[in-house]
Formats: sequence, structure tokens, C-alpha cells
Amino acid sequence: MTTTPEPARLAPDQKKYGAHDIPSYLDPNNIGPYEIYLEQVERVTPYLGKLAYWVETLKRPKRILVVDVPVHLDDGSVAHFEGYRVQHNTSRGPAKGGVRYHQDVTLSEVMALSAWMTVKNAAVNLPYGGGKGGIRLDPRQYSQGELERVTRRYTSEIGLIIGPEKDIPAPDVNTGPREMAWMMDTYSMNVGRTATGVVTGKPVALGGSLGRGDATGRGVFVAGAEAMQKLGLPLEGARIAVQGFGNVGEAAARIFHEHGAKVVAIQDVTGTVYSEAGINPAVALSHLRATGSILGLGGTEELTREDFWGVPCDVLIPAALEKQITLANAGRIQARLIVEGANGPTIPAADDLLFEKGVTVVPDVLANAGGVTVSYFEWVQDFSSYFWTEDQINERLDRIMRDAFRSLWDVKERHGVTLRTAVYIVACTRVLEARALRGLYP
Ligand SMILES: NC(=O)C1=CN([C@@H]2O[C@H](COP(=O)(O)OP(=O)(O)OC[C@H]3O[C@@H](n4cnc5c(N)ncnc54)[C@H](OP(=O)(O)O)[C@@H]3O)[C@@H](O)[C@H]2O)C=CC1
Ligand SMILES: O=C(O)CCC(=O)C(=O)O
Repeated sequence: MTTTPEPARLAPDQKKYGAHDIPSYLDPNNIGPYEIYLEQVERVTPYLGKLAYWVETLKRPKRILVVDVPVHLDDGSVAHFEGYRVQHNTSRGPAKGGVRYHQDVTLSEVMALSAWMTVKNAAVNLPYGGGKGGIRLDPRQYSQGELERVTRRYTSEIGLIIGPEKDIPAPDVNTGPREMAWMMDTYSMNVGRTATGVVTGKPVALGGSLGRGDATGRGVFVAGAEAMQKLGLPLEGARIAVQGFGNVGEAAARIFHEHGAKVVAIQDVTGTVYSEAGINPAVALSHLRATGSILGLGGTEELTREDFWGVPCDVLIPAALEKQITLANAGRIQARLIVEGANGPTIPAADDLLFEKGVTVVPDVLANAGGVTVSYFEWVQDFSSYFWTEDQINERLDRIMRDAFRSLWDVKERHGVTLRTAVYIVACTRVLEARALRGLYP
């Protein structure tokens, strides 16, 4: 018996794409990071009511600074790196967001990352706008001394626009407490006083916050566990696949493991490992530290990069870079739930395909908001010079993530849209309300 296929199930905020019906010159996989963000704004606009009058505000970064970063290398030569700091929006408070070191950093990428910070900070109701920075360099190619000189020169160059009340950088890919200490010290030297509040993610000994190291992964766990509850997916024994085993991916994998889930696959730059029986993330981390690679981990088999996407799992956590889930692999994904630890890992066309497949996506602007939430705690602690216990921090983080997840899920249900559009509805409304109330003229 033949049956007529059901029409594709699309939410009102979605467009229909399929790899087969798109001319190659319109290949949605080629979309740039800022175009992805603009597409997401396009989708939310019909839900903004009268505030749609102000929507152009969301499409244009407020301020972009491109800097040349010249440094002496260890061999005596001078190298020039291109650096960026983008303040996408400051309607709700100072710009806030990390600094990325990577060989593929572009202005479009930093613009998108800064815009996602605007949405993320508003989504969890932090009193911040959105900012992001980056330097195009592969940190693996440089010594610690060279990286320190790059960081200090970059900090001085962007010193024009950063500051505890203006724009507060933090860690992102390939940066961490070490770089934040250098940034804090350089900024402090330049302004003639110790300004701990200029960056977050610092070492605890320099005004950093307990709990910031694990905060993003912990938030991914809390948002993921909430989503699993909604979907009726038990945490105990749930199979987790993680792409990226750095600050976010490692912590998320470890915390899921501690709560009874089973990490079955890990992918990083060096390759992919899989174990049906489960991988202990602590053992994987020791192996990575000892050998420099996730490959060769005892009890695992090696998979190709592409096969990572097809592993049997319940929850997939992309925690590496943008544009990892595309039309080339979304069809292979077996997970029922994707929790976006990374920023921008899913292109809009793949988002739609996943929706058609019945896969729930907890979007980056909610799922990975735990990091900036504890950064906010750090900033508040630095201002008051009064520091909280790790338990207090974790309890407050968990509560903010849980409450945000539950109220945003309700918005999704009410409008019948994806969770991503629901988050954008709430966040963009908050940003544009602030814009409208502030008005335009000095
Ligand atoms: N740090 C934070 O607090 C926050 C980070 N994020 C986002 O999370 C993501 C990861 O950041 P973070 O964990 O800090 O960065 P890290 O530099 O700590 O780790 C990045 C990880 O991704 C891996 N990776 C890089 N490229 C690829 C690739 N092409 N395929 C597979 N794995 C890859 C790296 O592998 P290798 O080590 O081998 O290079 C590493 O394991 C980014 O999108 C970032 O913007 C979001 C919110 C906050
Ligand atoms: O902690 C912060 O301020 C920002 C972290 C970040 O860059 C992000 O959430 O993408």
C-alpha cells in the first residue's frame, strides 16, 4: 500500500530547506556567522509587536574596533596580528563577552559572537549588552612569552573602549585565566590603579570567582537536564556525545557523567573516540594531558570525523566552534536532544531539518549562558570586594539557569515556535524595550 507523505512539520518561524532543492550557489551551508545571526533576527521579528520598529538596532553592531597587534617574536622578528573588539549592543548595560584566539577568527565571526552575547545576556536577564573580541592567530604556534606580548599589546590597543563599566572581556576559545590575568594587569598599568573588574574569568587569587572554570559546562548540564525532563529522557544511563573537550565540553561531559549519564563519544581537533560502554571524562582528560590527543584512549575505538555525527546517542553537545551542524550531517544525527555548548554550532537550515526530525535543540544563547552568569557574579564580587563561597555561586547559577529554562520553554509552548526563537522573543524584547525607553538623542 502506498501512502501520501505527510507535509513537513514546520513551526511558523521556520523555512523549508532541503539539500536537494537548493541550487548550489545558494548553498545554505556556506552561510557566514553574521548572516546566521541576521537570519535568527529575521525569524523573531514577527513576534516583536510594536518593538519591531526598533529591530534595525539588533542588526547593526554599535561599535567595531579593528586593531593591529605588532609584537616581537622570540627569534627577534616582528609579527603583526589582526585583533577585534566588537560591542554589538549596550542598551541594557556595559558590553560583555569573551576573547577568542584562533587562526580562523574573522570580523564577521566576532560580530556574530558579540550579537549572540547581546541575546544571551538578555535571555538570562543579566544587566549587560553584548561584546566579543578575538585575535587571528594559532596559539599553538607561539611560546608563552609571545602570547603574553600579544595579549598585552592587544589589551592596550582595545583599552580605548574596554573598562569595568564599559566593556568587560572574558575567556573564550583558547583563552583562560592566564590571559585574563595579563589583560587585567595591562589595563591596570595603563589606568594607574588595580582594576580587577575589567575582565572576568581571572585566577581566583586576582579577584576571580570560584566556580567560573566549570560554569559554562555546569550551565549546559542544568539546561540539558531540564530539557531531558521535559522530553521524558532519563538522565541515568543517557548516552552523551560531546564535540570539543576544552573548557565547556570537558566540564559538561564530566558533570553529566557524575549524574549517571554515559559519555559515549568525544571529538576534538585531533579526532574522535567512541565507546558503547562509556568513557570516564576524568580518564579522558588525563590521557589528553599526557599524550596531547584524545586518540588512543583505552577502551575506545577511533571514528572518522564525519561518523561522530551518526553515533547512537540521546544527547549531543556541540562544544567546539560555529557551523558544525549543517545539512551535510544533520540528517545523520540520532540524538533526541542537542544542547549547544558552543556558540553558533547549528546553521539555520540544519535547525529546520532537526525540527522536522523531532530533535529538540537547546540553543547556545540559553544553554551556554552559565559562563557569563558566573562572570557577572565575579564582576559583582570585584565591585564589592566581598567573595562568595563556591556553594553559593553554584546554587545561584543553577537557579538562574533553571528558572530561565522553564520560563523560556513556556514561551516556546505558548507561541508554538522552536526554543531558539522563544529565547530570541524574550531577549530581543528586553533589548528593544531598553532601546525604546532610552530614546535616540543626547
Ligand atoms: N569558555 C567559556 O566560558 C564559554 C565558551 N563558549 C563557547 O564554547 C565553545 C568552546 O569554547 P571553550 O571550551 O571555551 O574553548 P576551548 O579552547 O577550551 O576548547 C575548544 C575545544 O574544541 C575543540 N575543537 C576546536 N576545533 C574543533 C573542530 N573543528 N572539531 C572538533 N573539535 C574542535 C578543541 O580541540 P583542541 O583542544 O584539540 O584544539 C577543544 O577541545 C566556543 O564556541 C565558545 O565560544 C560559550 C560560552 C562560554
Ligand atoms: O563570561 C563572559 O563574559 C562571556 C563568555 C562568552 O564569551 C560566551 O558566553 O560566549
